[in-house]
Amino acid sequence: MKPEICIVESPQALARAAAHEFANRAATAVQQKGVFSVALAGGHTPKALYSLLADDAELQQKIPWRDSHFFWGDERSVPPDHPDSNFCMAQTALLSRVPVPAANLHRIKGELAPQQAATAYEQNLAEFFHLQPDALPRFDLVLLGLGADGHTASLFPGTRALHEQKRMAVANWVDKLGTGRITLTAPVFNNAVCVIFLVSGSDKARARKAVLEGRYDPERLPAQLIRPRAGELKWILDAAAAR
Ligand SMILES: O=C(O)[C@H](O)[C@@H](O)[C@H](O)[C@H](O)COP(=O)(O)O
Repeated sequence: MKPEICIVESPQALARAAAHEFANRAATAVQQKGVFSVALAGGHTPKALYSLLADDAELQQKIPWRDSHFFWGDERSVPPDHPDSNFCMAQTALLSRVPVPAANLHRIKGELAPQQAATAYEQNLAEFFHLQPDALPRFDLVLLGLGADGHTASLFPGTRALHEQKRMAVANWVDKLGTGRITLTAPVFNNAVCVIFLVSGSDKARARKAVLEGRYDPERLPAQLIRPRAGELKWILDAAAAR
């Protein structure tokens, strides 16, 4: 399925467009099945969305917080109160400012050894989604950012996690950063109802163009792995990233 590309003028307009998508999908999922599940991304661009959701009273009214369950697409190998933590970022920007029950926050336990954190997260996913062995969770919404090197979540170029086809979450050593990460795998992202990339800034224009228009080379451009089998794929870009 070809991705839907939405180009807006500015990072602020990107956050607003993403916030409306988020609110509509959350409300629809809860109306249809009583629950909404979302995997959050780290990074500045997703953070602008979270801050807007926390600041905009009208949007907040639309979102059924009590029936919304928050997961993360990836996490750094740090405790939840560490400034590098994706959980900490979302908690500070949004989740501590809206009436979402603590039990609905399914963080990756970055304080554990990466492999342990990945296994614990898989257990959480299996419980929440009532998964049979070898089944995959189907998120209502996955938010993803794009790195200037073509990475997404913690699926970095040339790393082992790119080839994972069975596990839901894995530890992933990232040589270029000299650090371990924990990440959901491509099969999980590709099992989602809807995946939305949020990409802003001129520093992302090259990677965006290579991922969307270049030769298929996921080892070098991991974001190309993300093609939902039975779901929507949407890219929301600001003008700078779309250039
Ligand atoms: O853990 C992370 O860092 C994110 O999951 C990562 O994949 C991020 O989404 C991109 O690097 C884009 O980040 P920016 O929007 O800050 O450029």
